[in-house]
Amino acid sequence: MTERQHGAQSDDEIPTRQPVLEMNHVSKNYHARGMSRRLLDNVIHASAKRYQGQRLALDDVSLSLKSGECLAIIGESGSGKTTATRILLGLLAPTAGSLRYRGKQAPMHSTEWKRLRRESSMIFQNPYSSLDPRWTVRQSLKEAVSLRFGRGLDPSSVEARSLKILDTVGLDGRVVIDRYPIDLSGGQAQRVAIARAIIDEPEILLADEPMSAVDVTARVQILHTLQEVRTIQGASLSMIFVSHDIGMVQHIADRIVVLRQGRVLEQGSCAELLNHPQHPYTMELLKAASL
Ligand SMILES: Nc1ncnc2c1ncn2[C@@H]1O[C@H](COP(=O)(O)OP(=O)(O)OP(=O)(O)O)[C@@H](O)[C@H]1O
Repeated sequence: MTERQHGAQSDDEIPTRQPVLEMNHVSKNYHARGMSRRLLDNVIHASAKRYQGQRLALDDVSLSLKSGECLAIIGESGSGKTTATRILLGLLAPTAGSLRYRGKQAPMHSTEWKRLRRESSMIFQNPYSSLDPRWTVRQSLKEAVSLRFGRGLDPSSVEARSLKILDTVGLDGRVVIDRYPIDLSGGQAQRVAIARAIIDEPEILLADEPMSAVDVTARVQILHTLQEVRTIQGASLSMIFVSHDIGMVQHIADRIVVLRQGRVLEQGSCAELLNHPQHPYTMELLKAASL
């Protein structure tokens, strides 16, 4: 596990990078709507994590994504990974705490928040739910290009861009470009979803359990695809990789944050966490690792 993984960067390099996205003392209670401020404060500051039977999905979480790095967020089901990532990309408002993008506060609907929304893309667990079943691969990619660069682009340059991006994710464009999602294997569909997510050159790419809905062979292909995307885009792309599997993330992450029951148990460079885990829960995750 000490061997450096393809795609990951050196421990010396990452600490000097600027944070591009930060979450400071964030808590999230899904049932907070309608509570009085006093009751809400009781929830946020309670040492016990339950209030009237409700659990805080996130409890005072602080973490940052540095420019050009891949940050993995790992934890078991229900640990708060999806909640954390939805808040990080501005899709969900925190109950308490704040989000900063490129050094500026980014509350929902602010200028910085709009910039974050524009400059970030997501890949989800199930590629078939992120691709419109009525559209061919060509239409899906064209739509993504149009959203970013407007509809006035020359069709031949959209086509050339689509074929190039399909090549980047390891697909032969001439074979798949006229197919509908139903005509693609799970691994191919996920690679098309990755192509769609990166074709508009996002600054931040969030991959939420991108391998969990595909078979083992396709998992390896998707991992290689994401490593390749990182290599090609270099420091211009910062990535958040969500997984319950520390074995998988070691092949792509520079740093790892371990979440459990809505709290950060430990975080550090990939090498530190894999070789010197401090928390018994991280040790358990390592024992259960798949790769
Ligand atoms: N919309 C919601 N309303 C109420 N509770 C929610 C909602 N979404 C998540 N939760 C709760 O918040 C906690 C954290 O959920 P979250 O989905 O963030 O965890 P996760 O680590 O992503 O889990 P999984 O790996 O299963 O997707 C869980 O207890 C979950 O039941």
